[in-house]
Amino acid sequence: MAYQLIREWTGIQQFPLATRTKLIELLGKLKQENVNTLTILVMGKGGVGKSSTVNSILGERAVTVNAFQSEGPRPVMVSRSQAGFTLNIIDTPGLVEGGYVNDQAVEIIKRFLLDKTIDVLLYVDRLDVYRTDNLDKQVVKAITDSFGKQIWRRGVVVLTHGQLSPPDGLNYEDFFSRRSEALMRVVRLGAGIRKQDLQDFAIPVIPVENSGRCNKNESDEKILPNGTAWIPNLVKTIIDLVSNGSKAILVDKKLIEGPNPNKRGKFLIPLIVAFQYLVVKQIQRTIKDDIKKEPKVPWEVRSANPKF
Ligand SMILES: Nc1nc2c(ncn2[C@@H]2O[C@H](COP(=O)(O)OP(=O)(O)OP(=O)(O)O)[C@@H](O)[C@H]2O)c(=O)[nH]1
Repeated sequence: MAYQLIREWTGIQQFPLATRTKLIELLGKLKQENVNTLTILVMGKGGVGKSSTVNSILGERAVTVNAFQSEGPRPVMVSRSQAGFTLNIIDTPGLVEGGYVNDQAVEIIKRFLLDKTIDVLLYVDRLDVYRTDNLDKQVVKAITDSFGKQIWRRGVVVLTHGQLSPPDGLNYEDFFSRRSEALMRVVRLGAGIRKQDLQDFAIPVIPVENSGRCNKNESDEKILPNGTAWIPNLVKTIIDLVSNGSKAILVDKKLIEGPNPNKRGKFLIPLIVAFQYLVVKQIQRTIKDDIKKEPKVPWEVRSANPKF
């Protein structure tokens, strides 16, 4: 693994006092629970605002932002420390190329993550998109196949361009819930989350606005149309997830080279089916034998012999 330079988190000083105070308080909560490092993996399609979100969280231009989808970049891990706490954020290239999931990009990301522990996954998409399609499902599936379904217990769906004005006279909250419900349906399908597991996989959906023109409140904090100061809101959501009792994901060799983590044990299925078949056959045989051994009642003897 390449040596990662951990720099002092100076970007935190760029936030207005209100935001900074909330962030320091939230990080303090983690330190109280003896958590001194947080590693956040940022994934999604190309051009949705992954790098911009990384920069917004850090309060500095740590990674490059491209107006057009960048070609073939590598994952980057940015590490910042603040009062003994280390924040690692891993920005990754977009997972889609030419309308398909780019398997090569997925492989590069997996190799990059080898021996790292992922505390939280930020799955980034845009709020101002009105449709979901099969490709969204395929992207979620690629992430799930790579790191296992459990990564979604540590997942946040982040929707950029959060400052949009909804069309058709819809109010902001209604528009937001429609978009997030549509996207969550696709995420559940791609991640293979069943109805009965919904409680374990309560994935939060958080709007963000990375634009420099983001509105601000009287404390100079960046806010969304509903008045939420989104940076502390996102960080709080991340920290709540870390404390939800689920496990962080260690990306070891077995995970990235072994069978699809969601299909482990599936090779047993034919054996189980064969076993069930034999058991059923044996039961049927025993029943038939029992019937044969059973003494016949007179009406059965009569119908078997027409003379009676
Ligand atoms: N208005 C607005 N623009 C955004 C927002 N987030 C990102 N952008 C713009 O969207 C474009 C793409 O942003 P990036 O952060 O490079 O997106 P990415 O997902 O990292 O892109 P790739 O690295 O190519 O996969 C840039 O022009 C950003 O300025 C947002 O919340 N609001």
